[in-house]
Amino acid sequence: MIEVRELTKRYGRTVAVDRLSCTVEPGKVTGFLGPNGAGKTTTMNIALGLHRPTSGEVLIGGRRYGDLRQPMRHVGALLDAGAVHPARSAHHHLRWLALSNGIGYRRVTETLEMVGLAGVARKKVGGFSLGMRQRLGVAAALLGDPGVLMFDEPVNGLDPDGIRWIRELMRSLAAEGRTVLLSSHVMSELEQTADRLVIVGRGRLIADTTVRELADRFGRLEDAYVSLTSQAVEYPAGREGIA
Ligand SMILES: Nc1ncnc2c1ncn2[C@@H]1O[C@H](COP(=O)(O)OP(=O)(O)OP(=O)(O)O)[C@@H](O)[C@H]1O
Repeated sequence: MIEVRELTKRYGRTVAVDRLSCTVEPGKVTGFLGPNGAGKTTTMNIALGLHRPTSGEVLIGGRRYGDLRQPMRHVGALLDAGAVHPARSAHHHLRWLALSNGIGYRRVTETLEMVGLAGVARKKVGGFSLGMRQRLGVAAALLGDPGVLMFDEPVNGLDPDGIRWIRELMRSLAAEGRTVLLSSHVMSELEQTADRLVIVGRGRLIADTTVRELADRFGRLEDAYVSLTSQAVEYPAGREGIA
């Protein structure tokens, strides 16, 4: 479970996250949805101990990230799939991560097979396509067999096969009882995958609901999303000076 409690993050005068509270439950895919700049990445970065909150907290399985012993066994994340040394092989990258986190060698082979990279495991990551890098990022997230997974815009740049693969993976991870948080700024990416939706705008909670509830209330989900977030878009269409 992920618990976000009264979370606020300011960068200078920018309020990236504004007293956000929500609970992300196990056994479900929860979509974390909001326009650009809504505070999704910031919230995830704080959950993963990469940024410090101004106030409030995020708990993973009841503990702050900094208090987790062997964090990769509790939480895995795909944030920036490009952040891998290009001269390293996929296998080398994962083995290094495993070693530094007390994870056994067998799990490296296992995760490479799970994400379909076993055949290119010894090739340099520099030659990987975006889809292959995403798969490697997912393998790294799964390495510690964690109960909580966070994926920041995981389908960005993927082809239809890759998109289907990642959707099915999310669903199967949730079916195994894991907590799966999946961020996106596009409703259509989430409507087939997510059970619950946490919708944010300008750092604030706009809705904490289910896909079904939203569909019942608004009909088309995309309409629901546009209507709910219309006040929270940084650069609304038609504003002067913006094409
Ligand atoms: N390191 C930083 N320094 C200053 N401002 C930041 C920093 N990180 C984020 N921000 C600002 O905080 C706000 C929230 O950004 P964040 O990246 O969390 O939003 P997001 O919902 O993930 O958006 P996107 O969908 O575009 O990734 C934005 O206004 C952004 O410009």
